[in-house]
Amino acid sequence: METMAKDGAAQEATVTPNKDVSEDNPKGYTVIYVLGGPGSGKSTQCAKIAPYFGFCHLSVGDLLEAEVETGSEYGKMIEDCKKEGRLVPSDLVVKLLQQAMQRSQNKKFVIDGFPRNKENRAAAESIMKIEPDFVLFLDCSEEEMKRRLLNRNQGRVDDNINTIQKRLKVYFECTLPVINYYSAKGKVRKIDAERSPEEVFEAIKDIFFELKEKHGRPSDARSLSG
Ligand SMILES: Nc1ncnc2c1ncn2[C@@H]1O[C@H](COP(=O)(O)OP(=O)(O)O)[C@@H](O)[C@H]1O
Ligand SMILES: O=c1ccn([C@@H]2O[C@H](COP(=O)(O)OP(=O)(O)O)[C@@H](O)[C@H]2O)c(=O)[nH]1
Repeated sequence: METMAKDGAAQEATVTPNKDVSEDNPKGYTVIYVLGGPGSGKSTQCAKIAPYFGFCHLSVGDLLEAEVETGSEYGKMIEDCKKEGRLVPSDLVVKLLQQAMQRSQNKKFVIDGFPRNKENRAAAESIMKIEPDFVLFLDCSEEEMKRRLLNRNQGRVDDNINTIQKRLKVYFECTLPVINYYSAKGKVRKIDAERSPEEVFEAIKDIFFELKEKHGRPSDARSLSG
């Protein structure tokens, strides 16, 4: 099991500057949601994005796993949801995310695998007051996602064909509408995720460089020029 919050040891040349604090965004957070079906490569790409751009990688799947390991009262319910490919109730997921964000020294978050349904999204907006800067959508075919999950070999209880089918159903029925919601707001950056991890990351880098320009400091020549 990887650690749940992976703070990027940012490289000087690529780190994205912090946002200024404002009324809409009192904590000055930068938030990127990374969405896509199970096995589309969310964790693989977030593990590359975080150190390269100086973001904290928060995986809701990992936060839930860590909650189980603490022996918490929610442990059995979380494990049952995972085995059956169902989603954990939003209030718990949001609580875990909020705690992880508060504990982080970082203000820039790449949130992996959340929000997965309308209820998650509404809770993020109303409880956490989070609006993502953009949503990175890793677009991958069903056949390829199944193939990857069946070869993942991490001993996960949910990487069997039965549970994979259920997770895919949740993805198509509940998560795709969330992606469409953000798409209508012009916030989705779609990436062809069916290429090699390196090629996918190259495409993602271009999108993050755009964000870096947007948040560039006034002394940054590129932001001054437009
Ligand atoms: N671009 C890719 N090409 C081939 N295999 C990949 C690619 N990205 C991820 N994988 C592999 O597919 C599996 C699922 O990737 P992962 O990042 O865990 O997906 P997710 O977090 O979206 O469920 C892993 O075994 C990973 O090594
Ligand atoms: O916002 C979330 C994210 C994850 N999960 C649960 O955690 C499991 C594993 O999620 P993860 O992101 O690790 O894996 P993926 O299905 O994307 O491969 C899911 O099937 C859900 O049961 C959830 O309920 N809400």
